[in-house]
Amino acid sequence: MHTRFRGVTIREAMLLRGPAGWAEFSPFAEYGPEESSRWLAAAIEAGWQGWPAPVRDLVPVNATVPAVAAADVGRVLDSFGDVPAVKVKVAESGRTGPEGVAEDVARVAEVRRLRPGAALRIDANQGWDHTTALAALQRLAEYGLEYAEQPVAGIEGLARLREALHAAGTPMRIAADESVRKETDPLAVARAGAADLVVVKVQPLGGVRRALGIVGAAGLDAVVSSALDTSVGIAAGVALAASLPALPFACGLGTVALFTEDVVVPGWLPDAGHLASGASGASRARPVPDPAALARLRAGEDRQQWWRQRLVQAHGVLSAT
Ligand SMILES: O=C(O)CCC(=O)C1=CC=C[C@@H](O)[C@@H]1C(=O)O
Repeated sequence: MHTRFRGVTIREAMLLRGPAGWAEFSPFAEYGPEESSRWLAAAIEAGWQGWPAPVRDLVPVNATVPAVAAADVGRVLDSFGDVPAVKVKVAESGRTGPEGVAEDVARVAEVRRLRPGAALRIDANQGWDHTTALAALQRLAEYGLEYAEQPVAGIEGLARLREALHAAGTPMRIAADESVRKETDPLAVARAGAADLVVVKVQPLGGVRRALGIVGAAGLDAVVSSALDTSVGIAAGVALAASLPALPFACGLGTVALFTEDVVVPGWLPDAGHLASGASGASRARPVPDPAALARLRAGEDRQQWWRQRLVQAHGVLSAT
C-alpha cells in the first residue's frame, strides 16, 4: 500500500476461481473463523452463484484519504483522479486528543481547499468518545460535511451524539458502519433510529444478496464501501451498488488507488469518478487476475498454508449453520 491504512501496509487476500468467476476471501488477519465465515459466504456467492442483475451502470465513488499529514493530502487525492466525493479518515488510534483533533481538522481543511466542490464525509471508525466527537464535529461542520461515519462506538453512542448535535444547532447525518457489520443484529441500529444511513460492505455482510436484504430491511440510504479488497472483491461491491434501488451517495469503492500494485492489471480505478457495473453491456464486470501479477504477488508457502487453514475453519462455521 502507498500509505498505512487501518494499521496495515500489506493487504493479503485469497483468490478463488469458481464457475461464475473469480472470488475474493480476504478477512483481516486478526479475524477469527466466526467473523471470517461471512467473508467466505460472500466469496462463494461471487464464485459459484454470481450476483443479481444491476439496475444502473455507473457507480459514483469517493476518494479515501487515510490519516495522513495535511501536506500529503494532495498526493492521495491525485491518485483517485476527479471524484465527486472525498472520505477523510479521522480519530486515528492514539491521535484522539486535542493534537490529534487539530491534525484531523487540518486534513479536512486541506481536502476542502483542494476539492472545493466535492461532497465531504469523515470516518472516525468509532475512535472518539462522546465529548470529543461533539466538539470535533462542530469544528468540522464548518467545512460542509455530508455525513459523519461511525464517530463513536455503539448504537446508543450514535443516537446520543446525533441528538446532541441537533440540540447544539449543528445537526449532521450520522452513518453507521461498525454498528452494522460488527453487531450480531445488523438491523438494530436502524430500528433504534440511531443513524441516517448505513455503510455496507459485501464481504463482512456475507454477500451481495444478504447486504441487499439488510439495506431493504433497514429502510435507510446506503453507501457501499470496500473492505480494502483487490479489484476482484471490488467487483462485488460494484455489483451491490449497481443493484441497490437507490444510490444517493458516492461509494467507497475506489480503494485500489491505495495499493501500489493489484492482482488485476490495470487495477479497477475510478474513471472520471465512477466505476462501471457493466449494466450497459460494456465492460469488465468480472475482473480477471493477471497471471504475471499473481505470480509476482503470490504469498510464501507458510502464509498460503495459513490462509488455507483459515478457509477450512471459516467453512466449518458455515457448514455448521
Ligand atoms: O469507504 C471508503 O472510502 C474506503 C473503505 C474504508 O474506508 C475501509 C475499508 C476497510 C476497512 C476499514 O478500516 C475502512 C472503513 O472503516 O470503512
